[in-house]
Amino acid sequence: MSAAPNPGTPERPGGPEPSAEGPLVVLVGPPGAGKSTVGALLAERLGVALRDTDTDIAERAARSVADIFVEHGEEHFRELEAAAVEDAVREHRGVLALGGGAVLRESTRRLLTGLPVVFLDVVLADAVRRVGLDAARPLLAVNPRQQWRTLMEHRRPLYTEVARVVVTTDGRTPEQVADAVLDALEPTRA
Ligand SMILES: Nc1ncnc2c1ncn2[C@@H]1O[C@H](COP(=O)(O)OP(=O)(O)OP(=O)(O)O)[C@@H](O)[C@H]1O
Ligand SMILES: O=C(O)C1=C[C@@H](O)[C@@H](O)[C@H](O)C1
Ligand SMILES: [Mg+2]
Repeated sequence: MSAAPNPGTPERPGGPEPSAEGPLVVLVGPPGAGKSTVGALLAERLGVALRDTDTDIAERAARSVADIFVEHGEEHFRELEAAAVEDAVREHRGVLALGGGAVLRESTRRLLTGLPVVFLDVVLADAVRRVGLDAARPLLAVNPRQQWRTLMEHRRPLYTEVARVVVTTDGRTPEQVADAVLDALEPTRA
């Protein structure tokens, strides 16, 4: 099984909520999991728009995510990110891809409770192959393998905590991952 209901998902009283409010799908996971790529495919399949909080932040700040990190530091970026996620969850009814570190904020994790959140999981080798030495990912700019491993040790429990389902992306094309996401969410839809 490559996709499984997440036993760690907090139960809402009365079970999962129908998605009349809030995004249809929220994608979380580490850099290289494919949130932006798979998010675009899911949006196409569902006939809805894709919103990506990294894009929202860059547009609002009129500079790239990497430049925000360099000019103002990670903490400032996390503030902008928390606000961007809050706005997107409130306003967006399509597919929502979050930045890799959005789950670090406790307030953001709380906001995601009860939403159809999918953790796109990936092993180190595939993630590093996908993101390489990409300068657009400031946290992976130096020693990406070690950085990614350390990030994931810290974040895996957080991704798991917020996720309704976990979908493995290793050895799958983005199209196959999109299929797996839809299959995994189907039984959880009210
Ligand atoms: N299942 C997959 N198989 C092979 N390559 C993939 C897969 N998913 C994504 N990729 C490739 O990996 C790279 C990273 O994907 P993407 O930007 O979607 O990741 P992300 O999760 O949004 O990362 P970030 O957290 O940095 O925004 C892209 O070049 C994309 O084409
Ligand atoms: O994993 C992370 O902390 C990040 C992932 C990207 O989506 C961007 O939000 C930024 O590069 C930070
Ligand atoms: Mg992305």
